[in-house]
Amino acid sequence: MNIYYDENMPFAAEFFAELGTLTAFSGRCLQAQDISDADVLLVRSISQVNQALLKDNQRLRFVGTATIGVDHIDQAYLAARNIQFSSAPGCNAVSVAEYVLSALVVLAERYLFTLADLTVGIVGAGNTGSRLSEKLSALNIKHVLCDPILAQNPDDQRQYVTLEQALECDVVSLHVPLTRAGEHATYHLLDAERLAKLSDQQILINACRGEVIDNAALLKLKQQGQGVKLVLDVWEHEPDILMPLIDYCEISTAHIAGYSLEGKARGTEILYRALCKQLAILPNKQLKDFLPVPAISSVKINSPIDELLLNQLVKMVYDVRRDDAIFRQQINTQGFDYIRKTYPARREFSSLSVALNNSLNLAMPNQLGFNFNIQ
Ligand SMILES: NC(=O)c1ccc[n+]([C@@H]2O[C@H](COP(=O)([O-])OP(=O)(O)OC[C@H]3O[C@@H](n4cnc5c(N)ncnc54)[C@H](O)[C@@H]3O)[C@@H](O)[C@H]2O)c1
Ligand SMILES: O=C(O)[C@H](O)[C@H](O)COP(=O)(O)O
Repeated sequence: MNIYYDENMPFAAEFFAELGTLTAFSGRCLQAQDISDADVLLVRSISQVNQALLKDNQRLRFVGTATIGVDHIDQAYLAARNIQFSSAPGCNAVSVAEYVLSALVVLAERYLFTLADLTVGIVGAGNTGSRLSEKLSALNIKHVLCDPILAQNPDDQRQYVTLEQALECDVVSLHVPLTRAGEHATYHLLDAERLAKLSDQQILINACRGEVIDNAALLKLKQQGQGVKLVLDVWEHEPDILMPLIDYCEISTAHIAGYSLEGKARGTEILYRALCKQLAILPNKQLKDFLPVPAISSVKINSPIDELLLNQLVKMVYDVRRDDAIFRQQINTQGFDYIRKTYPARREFSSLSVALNNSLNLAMPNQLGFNFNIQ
């Protein structure tokens, strides 16, 4: 069985070598002739999987994307050809939530505000939005959810607000899929009219898909003095992004919000399990056997935990300023994809054991994700 996989898929060889002959490819320039003899194709979001890519292949049985987003996959075409498909729902949701939290911690320090005074509007309350909601709850940060699709689900007991209400919050964080049609289409959800209503007291974070914000409209408004503070991880037309927008960002990164090692590798593991299921074999490998020991695995806290201390912990595991600096330094010389391909290993909060002094700390903010324990 010939298995072709994106070279930017951690532990692909460890998971898949037993199942077939492996060939790695570079995702952005993948072409039909490269995969004409593939039985299994494993991609990431930078490969468009459609009729044009698969036209020379008559034997493909399985396509997997090690990502949450599926806007690069023509699922109707795969179904019409009876090719099995799997994505990796939720694989890097924790990573995205930790990116947003790190950005908020950095901005709180930069502008001297207290996170607990903020209200965050989470637009899209699926996996990434929900993980963010849990972490904000752990920090007592007020937040509201906007998700008109989940709001219609009688089994979902959460309270929802309208988009216009979410856009009035101190922080607006976008967590929707890119959809171009239908009642709840998200393409240019934040158009010129909605963007114009945001004020310099607000923070707008986009770590979902660039096309959810009309980037040209945003740039025009910024050039006219629009003050909203921007955190952009995703951009329209990646990798050829609207470069002048970078200078207007508080934090700008190269679509790496979901790039924790755990997040990327969970995507590989989910596809391994899906392929095993398709082949009717029992999976015998798991991610925890491959993840390296983190550089810092434990710390001890000797004072009561407060916001400042938690902010310190967040930055210790992931400080988004590093990614912002790399982006600004390398985007002109190396380009967008290079920054992503050479992304250094970044671990999730759960990689850090935090020992607390029992006599000082009664409540542990477990939902934040650190591995708290009492000593
Ligand atoms: N920057 C990154 O590295 C990164 C990482 C992971 C995911 N993403 C992107 O984020 C998106 C969301 O991820 P997720 O795991 O939360 O997906 P998900 O499918 O679990 O949740 C998305 C939620 O958005 C809701 N939604 C859809 N249209 C909406 C609208 N018009 N208004 C409000 N809510 C709407 C859906 O009902 C759903 O609950 C992915 O589709 C992907 O494109 C980006
Ligand atoms: O949809 C996702 O899961 C994320 O956007 C993911 O991090 C994209 O990474 P890529 O596939 O482009 O490497």
